[in-house]
Amino acid sequence: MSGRSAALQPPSDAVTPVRHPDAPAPGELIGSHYGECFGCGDGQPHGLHLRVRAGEGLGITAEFTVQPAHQGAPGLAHGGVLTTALDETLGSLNWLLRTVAVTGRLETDFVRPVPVGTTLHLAAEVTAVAGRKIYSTATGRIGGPGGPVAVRADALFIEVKVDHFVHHGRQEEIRVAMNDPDQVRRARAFEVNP
Ligand SMILES: CCCCCCCC/C=C\CCCCCCCC(=O)SCCNC(=O)CCNC(=O)[C@H](O)C(C)(C)COP(=O)(O)OP(=O)(O)OC[C@H]1O[C@@H](n2cnc3c(N)ncnc32)[C@H](O)[C@@H]1OP(=O)(O)O
Repeated sequence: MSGRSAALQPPSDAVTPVRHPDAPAPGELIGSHYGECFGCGDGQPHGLHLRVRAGEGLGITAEFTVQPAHQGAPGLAHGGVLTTALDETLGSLNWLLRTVAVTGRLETDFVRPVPVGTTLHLAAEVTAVAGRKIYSTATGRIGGPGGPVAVRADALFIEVKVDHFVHHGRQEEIRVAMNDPDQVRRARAFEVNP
């Protein structure tokens, strides 16, 4: 049983977006957007350490190996952790559009259990854009990039200004992020090149 709710069906005025001319090249590894990010940061010992690569067109691929810290049932990945891997992969699609966006809605189908030690091969693509709404879809396969689907998701991301993070984030982390020259450069790049 699977399917998308009406909120994840692009409206009739949605368009197929174009890859931004300054998007990372196909095959290029897309670095972490924030060192403390649970999905992609190196600073989180039990994080997913997801490695994301730009694909062709509006696609992206990623890998994540399930660690003992990610268990729900004995020896199996927690469903919420798998959803996090899908969320992070889908969030990385923003780099292809050069927009800043946050997850508004995320619907996951859990198709097969994923044992600890398994590498999840993720693939995601943007399917449509309507104003600030970005529609996307992702799969996670086991046994290789062409293996059986274990999880899949559809999502709606909403474009926001960088102010979103500055306004809502806890001040101490914002301050540290502001003092990271690379983060500031990145934030500025988003502001002048939305
Ligand atoms: C110095 C610091 C520098 C920092 C630099 C940072 C760069 C970072 C780069 C990249 C970061 C990416 C991080 C990746 C991590 C993975 C992704 C995540 O997990 S993100 C976290 C989880 N998500 C949230 O925390 C969102 C919480 N929600 C909100 O903040 C708001 O609800 C928000 C922004 C999503 C929408 O609020 P509104 O007031 O701006 O807009 P409204 O009018 O409500 O919605 C706009 C349209 O979207 C639809 N919409 C909104 N939410 C929807 C929903 N849940 N379902 C369906 N439609 C929804 C609405 O119906 C509306 O549609 P109509 O224009 O009227 O057609």
